[in-house]
Amino acid sequence: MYRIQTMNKISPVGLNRFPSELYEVGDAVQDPQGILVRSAKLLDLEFNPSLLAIARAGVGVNNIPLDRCAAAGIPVFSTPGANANAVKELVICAMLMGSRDIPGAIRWVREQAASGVDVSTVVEKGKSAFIGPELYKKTLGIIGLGAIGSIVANTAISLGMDVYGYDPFLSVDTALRLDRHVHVVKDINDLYKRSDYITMHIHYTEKTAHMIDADAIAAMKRGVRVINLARGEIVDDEAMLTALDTGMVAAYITDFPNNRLLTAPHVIAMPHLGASTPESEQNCAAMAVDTLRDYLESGNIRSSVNLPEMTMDRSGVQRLCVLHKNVPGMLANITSLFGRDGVNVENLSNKSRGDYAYTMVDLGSKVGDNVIEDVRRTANVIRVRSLEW
Ligand SMILES: NC(=O)c1ccc[n+]([C@@H]2O[C@H](COP(=O)([O-])OP(=O)(O)OC[C@H]3O[C@@H](n4cnc5c(N)ncnc54)[C@H](O)[C@@H]3O)[C@@H](O)[C@H]2O)c1
Ligand SMILES: O=C(O)CC[C@@H](O)C(=O)O
Repeated sequence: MYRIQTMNKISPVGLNRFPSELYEVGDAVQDPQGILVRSAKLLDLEFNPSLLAIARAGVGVNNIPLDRCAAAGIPVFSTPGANANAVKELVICAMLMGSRDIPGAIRWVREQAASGVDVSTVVEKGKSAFIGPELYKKTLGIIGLGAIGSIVANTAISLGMDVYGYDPFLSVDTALRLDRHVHVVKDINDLYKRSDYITMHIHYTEKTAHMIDADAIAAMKRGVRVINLARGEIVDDEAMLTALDTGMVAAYITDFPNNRLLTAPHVIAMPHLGASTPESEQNCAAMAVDTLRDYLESGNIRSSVNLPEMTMDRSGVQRLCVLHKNVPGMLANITSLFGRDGVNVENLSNKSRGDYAYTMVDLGSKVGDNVIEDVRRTANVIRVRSLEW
Protein backbone atom coordinates (compact mmCIF):
# COMPACT_ATOMS: atom_id res chain seq x y z
CA MET A 1 0.00 0.00 0.00
CA TYR A 2 1.19 3.51 -0.80
CA ARG A 3 0.42 6.15 1.85
CA ILE A 4 -0.66 9.59 0.57
CA GLN A 5 -1.16 12.56 2.87
CA THR A 6 -3.41 15.39 1.70
CA MET A 7 -2.34 18.78 3.07
CA ASN A 8 -5.35 20.69 1.65
CA LYS A 9 -8.82 19.90 0.45
CA ILE A 10 -8.33 18.02 -2.84
CA SER A 11 -11.20 17.40 -5.25
CA PRO A 12 -12.64 13.88 -5.02
CA VAL A 13 -12.42 13.76 -8.81
CA GLY A 14 -8.67 13.46 -8.26
CA LEU A 15 -8.73 11.37 -5.09
CA ASN A 16 -11.00 8.78 -6.70
CA ARG A 17 -8.21 8.05 -9.18
CA PHE A 18 -6.25 6.30 -6.42
CA PRO A 19 -7.25 2.60 -6.45
CA SER A 20 -8.28 1.80 -2.87
CA GLU A 21 -6.50 -1.57 -2.91
CA LEU A 22 -3.20 0.19 -3.61
CA TYR A 23 -3.47 3.51 -1.76
CA GLU A 24 -4.29 4.79 1.69
CA VAL A 25 -5.18 8.49 1.34
CA GLY A 26 -6.14 11.12 3.90
CA ASP A 27 -5.07 14.15 5.90
CA ALA A 28 -4.11 12.07 8.93
CA VAL A 29 -1.96 9.54 7.07
CA GLN A 30 1.36 9.06 8.87
CA ASP A 31 4.82 8.68 7.26
CA PRO A 32 3.49 9.35 3.76
CA GLN A 33 5.27 8.30 0.59
CA GLY A 34 3.38 10.97 -1.32
CA ILE A 35 2.02 14.39 -0.38
CA LEU A 36 -0.82 16.12 -2.22
CA VAL A 37 -0.94 19.84 -1.55
CA ARG A 38 -2.46 23.07 -2.80
CA SER A 39 -1.36 26.26 -1.06
CA ALA A 40 -0.42 24.88 2.40
CA LYS A 41 3.05 26.09 3.36
CA LEU A 42 5.56 23.25 3.44
CA LEU A 43 8.64 25.47 3.57
CA ASP A 44 9.54 24.49 7.14
CA LEU A 45 8.25 20.95 6.95
CA GLU A 46 10.74 18.30 7.97
CA PHE A 47 10.50 15.48 5.46
CA ASN A 48 10.01 11.99 6.66
CA PRO A 49 12.61 9.63 5.11
CA SER A 50 9.71 7.64 3.58
CA LEU A 51 8.57 10.64 1.49
CA LEU A 52 9.11 9.96 -2.22
CA ALA A 53 7.27 12.78 -3.98
CA ILE A 54 5.08 15.87 -3.59
CA ALA A 55 2.33 16.78 -6.04
CA ARG A 56 1.04 20.36 -6.08
CA ALA A 57 -2.54 20.55 -7.36
CA GLY A 58 -1.89 23.95 -8.90
CA VAL A 59 1.01 25.82 -10.46
CA GLY A 60 2.52 28.21 -7.92
CA VAL A 61 5.15 26.26 -6.00
CA ASN A 62 6.51 29.01 -3.77
CA ASN A 63 5.01 27.13 -0.78
CA ILE A 64 7.36 24.15 -1.30
CA PRO A 65 11.13 24.03 -0.61
CA LEU A 66 12.10 22.92 -4.12
CA ASP A 67 15.88 22.87 -3.62
CA ARG A 68 15.67 21.00 -0.34
CA CYS A 69 13.36 18.47 -2.01
CA ALA A 70 15.70 18.00 -4.97
CA ALA A 71 18.66 17.45 -2.65
CA ALA A 72 16.65 14.78 -0.81
CA GLY A 73 15.57 13.07 -4.06
CA ILE A 74 11.95 14.20 -3.77
CA PRO A 75 10.45 15.29 -7.09
CA VAL A 76 7.86 18.05 -6.86
CA PHE A 77 5.13 17.94 -9.51
CA SER A 78 2.79 20.72 -10.55
CA THR A 79 -0.21 20.83 -12.89
CA PRO A 80 0.72 23.19 -15.75
CA GLY A 81 -2.25 24.86 -17.39
CA ALA A 82 -4.84 22.97 -15.34
CA ASN A 83 -6.26 26.11 -13.71
CA ALA A 84 -5.39 28.64 -16.41
CA ASN A 85 -8.93 29.14 -17.68
CA ALA A 86 -10.30 29.80 -14.20
CA VAL A 87 -7.68 32.49 -13.61
CA LYS A 88 -8.20 33.99 -17.06
CA GLU A 89 -11.92 34.46 -16.40
CA LEU A 90 -11.23 36.13 -13.04
CA VAL A 91 -8.70 38.47 -14.67
CA ILE A 92 -11.39 39.70 -17.07
CA CYS A 93 -13.73 40.11 -14.09
CA ALA A 94 -10.97 41.97 -12.19
CA MET A 95 -10.50 44.44 -15.05
CA LEU A 96 -14.24 45.12 -15.10
CA MET A 97 -14.46 45.42 -11.31
CA GLY A 98 -11.51 47.81 -11.28
CA SER A 99 -12.87 49.92 -14.13
CA ARG A 100 -16.39 50.41 -12.96
CA ASP A 101 -15.96 49.90 -9.22
CA ILE A 102 -18.54 47.17 -9.24
CA PRO A 103 -17.75 46.06 -5.63
CA GLY A 104 -18.16 49.69 -4.45
CA ALA A 105 -21.41 50.05 -6.38
CA ILE A 106 -22.89 46.87 -4.92
CA ARG A 107 -21.83 47.95 -1.43
CA TRP A 108 -23.41 51.40 -1.92
CA VAL A 109 -26.77 49.92 -2.96
CA ARG A 110 -26.83 47.69 0.12
CA GLU A 111 -25.80 50.57 2.40
CA GLN A 112 -28.73 52.67 1.13
CA ALA A 113 -31.21 49.93 1.95
CA ALA A 114 -29.59 49.27 5.33
CA SER A 115 -29.87 52.94 6.27
CA GLY A 116 -33.64 52.86 5.62
CA VAL A 117 -33.60 54.68 2.25
CA ASP A 118 -35.89 53.44 -0.55
CA VAL A 119 -33.07 52.33 -2.89
CA SER A 120 -35.16 52.69 -6.02
CA THR A 121 -35.43 56.45 -5.42
CA VAL A 122 -31.66 57.07 -5.16
CA VAL A 123 -30.03 54.85 -7.79
CA GLU A 124 -30.28 57.30 -10.68
CA LYS A 125 -28.65 60.10 -8.70
CA GLY A 126 -26.15 57.85 -6.92
CA LYS A 127 -24.86 55.95 -9.93
CA SER A 128 -22.74 58.82 -11.23
CA ALA A 129 -20.16 57.97 -8.53
CA PHE A 130 -19.50 54.66 -10.29
CA ILE A 131 -18.84 55.72 -13.87
CA GLY A 132 -15.77 53.97 -15.23
CA PRO A 133 -14.14 53.26 -18.59
CA GLU A 134 -14.86 50.37 -20.94
CA LEU A 135 -12.18 47.81 -21.81
CA TYR A 136 -12.83 48.13 -25.54
CA LYS A 137 -9.94 49.88 -27.35
CA LYS A 138 -7.93 50.21 -24.13
CA THR A 139 -4.43 48.80 -23.77
CA LEU A 140 -3.66 45.78 -21.62
CA GLY A 141 -0.11 44.93 -20.60
CA ILE A 142 0.57 41.32 -19.62
CA ILE A 143 3.70 40.37 -17.72
CA GLY A 144 4.31 36.64 -18.29
CA LEU A 145 2.84 34.93 -21.35
CA GLY A 146 2.68 31.37 -20.04
CA ALA A 147 -0.41 29.20 -19.59
CA ILE A 148 -2.48 32.00 -18.03
CA GLY A 149 -0.97 35.11 -19.61
CA SER A 150 -1.31 33.77 -23.15
CA ILE A 151 -5.02 33.00 -22.86
CA VAL A 152 -5.68 36.31 -21.09
CA ALA A 153 -3.97 37.94 -24.09
CA ASN A 154 -6.12 36.14 -26.65
CA THR A 155 -9.36 36.83 -24.75
CA ALA A 156 -8.49 40.50 -24.35
CA ILE A 157 -7.91 40.75 -28.10
CA SER A 158 -11.37 39.30 -28.67
CA LEU A 159 -12.78 42.01 -26.35
CA GLY A 160 -11.27 44.64 -28.64
CA MET A 161 -8.30 45.52 -26.44
CA ASP A 162 -4.82 46.37 -27.68
CA VAL A 163 -2.51 43.86 -25.97
CA TYR A 164 1.19 44.14 -25.10
CA GLY A 165 2.98 41.16 -23.57
CA TYR A 166 6.38 40.80 -21.94
CA ASP A 167 8.05 37.44 -21.32
CA PRO A 168 11.82 37.07 -21.67
CA PHE A 169 11.49 33.27 -21.59
CA LEU A 170 8.55 32.89 -23.97
CA SER A 171 8.34 29.29 -25.16
CA VAL A 172 7.89 28.47 -28.84
CA ASP A 173 4.69 26.56 -28.06
CA THR A 174 3.16 29.54 -26.30
CA ALA A 175 4.32 31.97 -28.95
CA LEU A 176 2.52 29.86 -31.55
CA ARG A 177 -0.69 29.91 -29.50
CA LEU A 178 -0.71 33.71 -29.14
CA ASP A 179 -3.10 35.74 -31.27
CA ARG A 180 -1.02 37.42 -33.98
CA HIS A 181 -2.31 40.83 -32.84
CA VAL A 182 -0.54 40.57 -29.47
CA HIS A 183 2.52 42.85 -29.42
CA VAL A 184 5.34 41.01 -27.69
CA VAL A 185 7.83 43.56 -26.35
CA LYS A 186 11.45 43.02 -25.36
CA ASP A 187 11.59 45.99 -23.00
CA ILE A 188 9.06 45.94 -20.16
CA ASN A 189 9.02 49.75 -20.18
CA ASP A 190 7.31 49.63 -23.58
CA LEU A 191 4.47 47.82 -21.84
CA TYR A 192 4.47 50.05 -18.76
CA LYS A 193 4.24 53.32 -20.65
CA ARG A 194 1.32 52.23 -22.87
CA SER A 195 -0.95 50.16 -20.65
CA ASP A 196 -4.26 51.24 -19.15
CA TYR A 197 -4.38 47.87 -17.37
CA ILE A 198 -1.46 45.74 -16.30
CA THR A 199 -1.83 42.13 -15.20
CA MET A 200 0.97 39.80 -14.12
CA HIS A 201 1.12 36.04 -14.63
CA ILE A 202 4.55 35.03 -13.41
CA HIS A 203 5.82 32.76 -10.65
CA TYR A 204 6.91 34.29 -7.37
CA THR A 205 10.64 33.66 -7.02
CA GLU A 206 13.59 35.56 -5.58
CA LYS A 207 13.89 37.23 -9.00
CA THR A 208 10.28 38.40 -9.25
CA ALA A 209 9.90 39.51 -5.61
CA HIS A 210 8.79 43.17 -5.59
CA MET A 211 9.13 43.34 -9.37
CA ILE A 212 6.35 45.94 -9.26
CA ASP A 213 8.10 48.50 -7.09
CA ALA A 214 8.20 52.32 -7.02
CA ASP A 215 10.44 52.46 -10.14
CA ALA A 216 8.19 50.14 -12.14
CA ILE A 217 5.11 52.11 -11.12
CA ALA A 218 6.81 55.40 -12.03
CA ALA A 219 7.31 54.01 -15.56
CA MET A 220 3.55 53.29 -15.90
CA LYS A 221 0.84 55.48 -17.34
CA ARG A 222 -0.91 57.68 -14.77
CA GLY A 223 -4.26 56.14 -13.77
CA VAL A 224 -3.26 52.57 -14.66
CA ARG A 225 -5.24 49.73 -13.11
CA VAL A 226 -3.05 46.91 -11.82
CA ILE A 227 -4.27 43.33 -11.49
CA ASN A 228 -2.37 40.81 -9.40
CA LEU A 229 -3.70 37.27 -9.44
CA ALA A 230 -0.14 35.88 -9.39
CA ARG A 231 1.28 36.32 -5.87
CA GLY A 232 1.16 39.19 -3.36
CA GLU A 233 4.93 39.26 -2.93
CA ILE A 234 5.49 40.29 -6.57
CA VAL A 235 4.16 43.76 -5.71
CA ASP A 236 5.78 46.11 -3.21
CA ASP A 237 2.73 47.00 -1.12
CA GLU A 238 4.19 50.25 0.22
CA ALA A 239 4.95 51.51 -3.30
CA MET A 240 1.46 50.46 -4.41
CA LEU A 241 -0.22 52.23 -1.50
CA THR A 242 1.70 55.44 -2.27
CA ALA A 243 0.74 55.17 -5.96
CA LEU A 244 -2.92 54.63 -5.06
CA ASP A 245 -2.78 57.63 -2.77
CA THR A 246 -1.38 59.94 -5.48
CA GLY A 247 -3.70 58.57 -8.18
CA MET A 248 -0.77 57.19 -10.16
CA VAL A 249 -2.55 53.82 -9.87
CA ALA A 250 -6.34 54.13 -10.12
CA ALA A 251 -7.11 50.67 -8.74
CA TYR A 252 -5.25 47.63 -7.47
CA ILE A 253 -7.16 44.39 -7.83
CA THR A 254 -5.49 41.56 -5.99
CA ASP A 255 -6.12 37.96 -5.03
CA PHE A 256 -3.73 38.32 -2.08
CA PRO A 257 -5.21 40.60 0.59
CA ASN A 258 -3.54 41.81 3.74
CA ASN A 259 -4.71 44.22 6.40
CA ARG A 260 -2.32 46.97 5.35
CA LEU A 261 -3.60 46.95 1.74
CA LEU A 262 -7.21 47.05 2.89
CA THR A 263 -6.64 50.49 4.43
CA ALA A 264 -6.62 51.96 0.88
CA PRO A 265 -9.93 52.79 -0.84
CA HIS A 266 -8.98 51.73 -4.35
CA VAL A 267 -7.93 48.22 -3.45
CA ILE A 268 -10.26 45.43 -4.53
CA ALA A 269 -9.18 42.29 -2.72
CA MET A 270 -10.35 38.72 -3.12
CA PRO A 271 -9.47 35.69 -0.96
CA HIS A 272 -7.18 33.84 -3.43
CA LEU A 273 -10.06 32.85 -5.70
CA GLY A 274 -8.20 32.57 -9.02
CA ALA A 275 -8.34 28.80 -9.27
CA SER A 276 -11.49 28.28 -7.22
CA THR A 277 -13.83 26.76 -9.77
CA PRO A 278 -14.99 23.16 -9.71
CA GLU A 279 -13.51 22.66 -13.17
CA SER A 280 -10.09 23.93 -12.19
CA GLU A 281 -10.02 22.08 -8.85
CA GLN A 282 -10.96 18.87 -10.65
CA ASN A 283 -8.39 19.36 -13.43
CA CYS A 284 -5.62 20.12 -10.96
CA ALA A 285 -6.48 17.23 -8.66
CA ALA A 286 -6.74 14.72 -11.52
CA MET A 287 -3.43 15.81 -13.05
CA ALA A 288 -1.64 15.85 -9.68
CA VAL A 289 -2.88 12.36 -8.80
CA ASP A 290 -1.94 10.98 -12.23
CA THR A 291 1.62 12.34 -12.10
CA LEU A 292 2.07 11.15 -8.52
CA ARG A 293 0.83 7.65 -9.39
CA ASP A 294 2.99 7.50 -12.50
CA TYR A 295 6.06 8.25 -10.40
CA LEU A 296 5.22 5.92 -7.53
CA GLU A 297 4.14 3.00 -9.71
CA SER A 298 6.41 3.41 -12.76
CA GLY A 299 9.15 5.86 -11.79
CA ASN A 300 8.17 8.30 -14.55
CA ILE A 301 8.77 11.98 -13.79
CA ARG A 302 6.33 14.31 -15.54
CA SER A 303 5.58 18.00 -14.84
CA SER A 304 8.37 18.20 -12.31
CA VAL A 305 9.55 21.61 -11.18
CA ASN A 306 12.80 20.54 -9.50
CA LEU A 307 14.14 17.31 -11.07
CA PRO A 308 14.57 16.04 -14.65
CA GLU A 309 11.52 15.07 -16.67
CA MET A 310 11.71 11.47 -17.82
CA THR A 311 9.31 8.75 -18.92
CA MET A 312 10.08 5.29 -20.27
CA ASP A 313 7.74 2.50 -21.36
CA ARG A 314 7.96 -0.52 -19.07
CA SER A 315 10.20 -3.36 -20.21
CA GLY A 316 11.99 -6.27 -18.53
CA VAL A 317 10.91 -7.46 -15.09
CA GLN A 318 12.39 -4.87 -12.75
CA ARG A 319 13.07 -1.14 -12.90
CA LEU A 320 15.66 0.65 -10.85
CA CYS A 321 15.05 4.37 -10.45
CA VAL A 322 18.18 6.19 -9.40
CA LEU A 323 18.24 9.87 -8.48
CA HIS A 324 21.80 11.11 -8.30
CA LYS A 325 24.05 14.13 -8.59
CA ASN A 326 24.80 15.30 -12.10
CA VAL A 327 28.49 14.33 -12.14
CA PRO A 328 30.58 12.37 -14.68
CA GLY A 329 30.83 8.60 -14.56
CA MET A 330 27.53 7.84 -12.85
CA LEU A 331 26.05 5.71 -15.65
CA ALA A 332 29.14 3.54 -15.91
CA ASN A 333 29.33 3.19 -12.12
CA ILE A 334 25.70 2.09 -11.88
CA THR A 335 25.49 -0.24 -14.89
CA SER A 336 28.74 -2.02 -14.06
CA LEU A 337 27.05 -3.31 -10.92
CA PHE A 338 24.40 -5.15 -12.96
CA GLY A 339 26.97 -6.70 -15.28
CA ARG A 340 28.75 -8.07 -12.25
CA ASP A 341 25.53 -9.93 -11.36
CA GLY A 342 25.06 -11.16 -14.95
CA VAL A 343 21.85 -9.16 -15.35
CA ASN A 344 21.01 -7.77 -18.77
CA VAL A 345 19.92 -4.11 -19.16
CA GLU A 346 16.81 -4.08 -21.37
CA ASN A 347 16.37 -0.33 -21.51
CA LEU A 348 17.95 2.71 -19.93
CA SER A 349 17.29 6.46 -19.78
CA ASN A 350 19.29 9.20 -18.19
CA LYS A 351 18.54 12.91 -17.95
CA SER A 352 19.94 15.80 -16.01
CA ARG A 353 18.62 19.09 -14.71
CA GLY A 354 21.06 21.46 -13.07
CA ASP A 355 22.89 19.70 -10.24
CA TYR A 356 20.76 16.55 -10.39
CA ALA A 357 20.18 13.65 -12.75
CA TYR A 358 17.86 10.68 -13.00
CA THR A 359 18.58 7.25 -14.39
CA MET A 360 15.98 4.56 -14.99
CA VAL A 361 17.16 1.08 -15.84
CA ASP A 362 14.89 -1.78 -16.90
CA LEU A 363 16.41 -5.18 -16.22
CA GLY A 364 15.78 -8.49 -18.00
CA SER A 365 15.96 -10.48 -14.76
CA LYS A 366 15.77 -9.58 -11.10
CA VAL A 367 18.88 -8.31 -9.34
CA GLY A 368 19.68 -9.29 -5.80
CA ASP A 369 19.09 -6.90 -2.92
CA ASN A 370 22.86 -6.72 -2.45
CA VAL A 371 23.20 -5.13 -5.92
CA ILE A 372 20.53 -2.56 -5.10
CA GLU A 373 22.36 -1.84 -1.85
CA ASP A 374 25.60 -1.35 -3.83
CA VAL A 375 23.86 1.12 -6.17
CA ARG A 376 22.55 2.95 -3.11
CA ARG A 377 26.04 3.14 -1.64
CA THR A 378 27.59 4.44 -4.88
CA ALA A 379 29.08 7.92 -4.43
CA ASN A 380 26.70 10.76 -5.45
CA VAL A 381 23.62 8.53 -5.48
CA ILE A 382 20.76 10.23 -3.60
CA ARG A 383 17.94 7.71 -3.78
CA VAL A 384 17.28 4.29 -5.33
CA ARG A 385 13.90 2.67 -5.82
CA SER A 386 13.19 -0.77 -7.17
CA LEU A 387 9.90 -1.51 -8.97
CA GLU A 388 8.93 -4.93 -10.19
CA TRP A 389 6.44 -6.11 -12.80
N1 LIG B 1 -4.68 33.36 -8.03
C1 LIG B 1 -4.63 32.06 -8.24
O1 LIG B 1 -5.42 31.29 -7.71
C2 LIG B 1 -3.61 31.51 -9.17
C3 LIG B 1 -3.92 30.37 -9.93
C4 LIG B 1 -2.96 29.88 -10.82
C5 LIG B 1 -1.72 30.50 -10.90
N2 LIG B 1 -1.45 31.58 -10.13
C6 LIG B 1 -0.13 32.22 -10.19
O2 LIG B 1 0.15 32.51 -11.56
C7 LIG B 1 1.49 32.16 -11.82
C8 LIG B 1 1.66 31.86 -13.29
O3 LIG B 1 0.93 30.71 -13.65
P1 LIG B 1 1.01 30.09 -15.13
O4 LIG B 1 0.19 28.85 -15.09
O5 LIG B 1 0.69 31.10 -16.16
O6 LIG B 1 2.55 29.70 -15.20
P2 LIG B 1 3.44 29.46 -16.49
O7 LIG B 1 4.68 28.78 -16.03
O8 LIG B 1 2.64 28.79 -17.55
O9 LIG B 1 3.80 30.92 -16.99
C9 LIG B 1 4.71 31.77 -16.34
C10 LIG B 1 5.37 32.61 -17.42
O10 LIG B 1 6.13 33.63 -16.79
C11 LIG B 1 7.28 33.85 -17.58
N3 LIG B 1 8.26 34.61 -16.82
C12 LIG B 1 9.17 34.14 -15.92
N4 LIG B 1 9.86 35.20 -15.42
C13 LIG B 1 9.37 36.31 -16.00
C14 LIG B 1 9.68 37.68 -15.89
N5 LIG B 1 10.63 38.13 -15.06
N6 LIG B 1 8.97 38.57 -16.63
C15 LIG B 1 8.01 38.14 -17.46
N7 LIG B 1 7.68 36.85 -17.64
C16 LIG B 1 8.35 35.95 -16.90
C17 LIG B 1 7.70 32.43 -18.00
O11 LIG B 1 8.54 32.46 -19.13
C18 LIG B 1 6.35 31.80 -18.29
O12 LIG B 1 6.00 31.91 -19.66
C19 LIG B 1 1.76 30.98 -10.88
O13 LIG B 1 3.11 30.87 -10.52
C20 LIG B 1 0.95 31.34 -9.65
O14 LIG B 1 1.74 32.06 -8.75
C21 LIG B 1 -2.36 32.09 -9.27
O1 LIG C 1 -5.05 25.90 -4.88
C1 LIG C 1 -5.56 26.99 -5.07
O2 LIG C 1 -6.72 27.27 -4.81
C2 LIG C 1 -4.76 28.13 -5.68
C3 LIG C 1 -3.70 27.67 -6.61
C4 LIG C 1 -3.00 28.76 -7.36
O3 LIG C 1 -2.60 29.82 -6.57
C5 LIG C 1 -1.84 28.19 -8.11
O4 LIG C 1 -0.74 28.72 -7.99
O5 LIG C 1 -2.06 27.24 -8.86
